[in-house]
Amino acid sequence: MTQNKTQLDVDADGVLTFLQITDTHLFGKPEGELLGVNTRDSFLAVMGEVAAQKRPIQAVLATGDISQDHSAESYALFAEQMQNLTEPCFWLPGNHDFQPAMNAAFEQAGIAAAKQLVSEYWQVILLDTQVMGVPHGQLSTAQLEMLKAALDEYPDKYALVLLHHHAIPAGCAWLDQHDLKNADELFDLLGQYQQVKGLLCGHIHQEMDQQYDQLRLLATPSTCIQFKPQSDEFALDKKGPGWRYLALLPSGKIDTQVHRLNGAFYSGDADATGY
Ligand SMILES: Nc1ncnc2c1ncn2[C@@H]1O[C@@H]2COP(=O)(O)O[C@H]2[C@H]1O
Ligand SMILES: [Fe+2]
Repeated sequence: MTQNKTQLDVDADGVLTFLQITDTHLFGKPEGELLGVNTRDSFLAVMGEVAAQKRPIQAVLATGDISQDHSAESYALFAEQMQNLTEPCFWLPGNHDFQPAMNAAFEQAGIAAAKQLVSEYWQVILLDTQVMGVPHGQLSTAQLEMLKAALDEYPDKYALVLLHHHAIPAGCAWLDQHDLKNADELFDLLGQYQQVKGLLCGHIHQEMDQQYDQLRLLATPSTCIQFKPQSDEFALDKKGPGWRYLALLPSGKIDTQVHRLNGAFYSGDADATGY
């Protein structure tokens, strides 16, 4: 049993629908830019498009790297946008996040700290893979124990596990050095629980959708800069900022789509070599 658990209602068809927003890399100052992209502008443009889509959701899932500069103001900006929505937001930290400021800002904004979302047919578990000060990720013993306890608690509910870092290579050598270092421990644990249907992450600033044994491994583009897929050297992609909808069905199936803005406006410095 995790200390932070909340119930979520399904829709009339028994479906649990989420919006995933990730890797916003916000700054405290409105003019903050990451490799030539104003990350506040691109985030607000994504949220504007989400509002226009009027897609019914039960909650927002924010999967890390919300701030680029650790500032309280950057988290307050994110929280403000979440408060404009009627649905709750649940979140986990990325390697760039500063958890004391993140916790304080989200608590002040009334954004829940729950890391175990329980519904009629599914549960969603949010993990912390941050290793302070470095880009790669690691699941602590406590995080693995929390995961195991949540899966033991609801053997009859399907499960989707969320984390910031990718657990299998994305195909970019420069980026795959910053993956989840103990992915094997995670897969060993998940292999004991047939009810787990997938992993969902951010971090790689590109889309991933791969089957790995019984698990569907999903990653979602950033709301700001995009990384060029299958590139061993650091390179930006011209694709636009993105977000993902997920529908968790009573059958255990995951329906999901990535949406993107037109890449022309937020493609960043083509010759950037990193940050
Ligand atoms: N040129 C680079 N080579 C290796 N790592 C990089 C480079 N540029 C950025 N990074 C790191 O790789 C990380 C991947 O995405 P993040 O936004 O987590 O933060 C990034 C940086 O910490
Ligand atoms: Fe990251």
